[in-house]
Amino acid sequence: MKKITIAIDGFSSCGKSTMAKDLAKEIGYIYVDTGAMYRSVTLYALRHELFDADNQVKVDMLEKEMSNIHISFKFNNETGRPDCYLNGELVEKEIRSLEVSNHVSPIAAVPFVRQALVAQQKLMGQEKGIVMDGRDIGTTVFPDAELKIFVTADSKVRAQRRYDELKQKGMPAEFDDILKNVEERDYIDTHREVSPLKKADDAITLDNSHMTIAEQKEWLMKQYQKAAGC
Ligand SMILES: Nc1ncnc2c1ncn2[C@@H]1O[C@H](COP(=O)(O)OP(=O)(O)O)[C@@H](O)[C@H]1O
Ligand SMILES: Nc1ccn([C@@H]2O[C@H](COP(=O)(O)OP(=O)(O)O)[C@@H](O)[C@H]2O)c(=O)n1
Repeated sequence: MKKITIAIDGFSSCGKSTMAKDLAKEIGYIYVDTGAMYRSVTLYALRHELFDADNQVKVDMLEKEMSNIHISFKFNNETGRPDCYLNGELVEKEIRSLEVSNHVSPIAAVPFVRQALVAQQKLMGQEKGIVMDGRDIGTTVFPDAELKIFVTADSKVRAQRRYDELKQKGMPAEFDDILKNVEERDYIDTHREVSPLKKADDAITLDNSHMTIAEQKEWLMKQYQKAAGC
């Protein structure tokens, strides 16, 4: 069967990676979580004090450091999804902290950061057979993707999902802080100059506020079957 490219974009914490990862597993495609890449650059920036006292990115210093930041993925047989590594260190847990979430959108708005990560993402998708999720996949990374999905959900529902997830992982979390973070990131992501978050003209919108994980999985599988002609 012909391999296609699947781009899943949308607002923060609405279930993009859950549905992308499940679909990729089921159809034997590679899955790439591009948010993990922006989060890894952010973790590096936090560890190397590349934010000033007002939480502004020290852009000149970050630019000098970019050649020292290497992000890779390795498939984890236990979870059935790829884990993200920063300079060879497994950082899956660290990059999901609220501290990283609170700093990631300004990092993701820096043009040279996007340029470097988008170039890496395009290479990963050269052979097709890939499901990639993020904010600019259908608009910038793979504008010719055969299937583009744009996911959204009510911000309170999204914050609750993220809150439940952090609690379950035993990580500190307050619902109001998460809601604020989700809404702030949505604002920065949709308003930045370089490839802002927006629905591609040919993307299919999914509002999953009232859908279960199983329902959205089934919906996505149907979209894939239509797009791949099977
Ligand atoms: N339809 C859904 N109903 C309830 N929880 C969901 C649903 N979809 C995803 N989740 C949960 O919400 C959280 C955020 O999902 P995730 O896939 O990480 O979102 P995103 O990739 O859009 O940030 C995860 O804990 C996930 O298990
Ligand atoms: N393709 C992408 C992916 C993420 N990002 C940025 O990275 C942040 C974290 O992405 P994510 O997908 O991990 O976020 P969640 O929705 O999982 O919370 C986003 O809020 C964006 O600022 C981006 O700019 N472009």
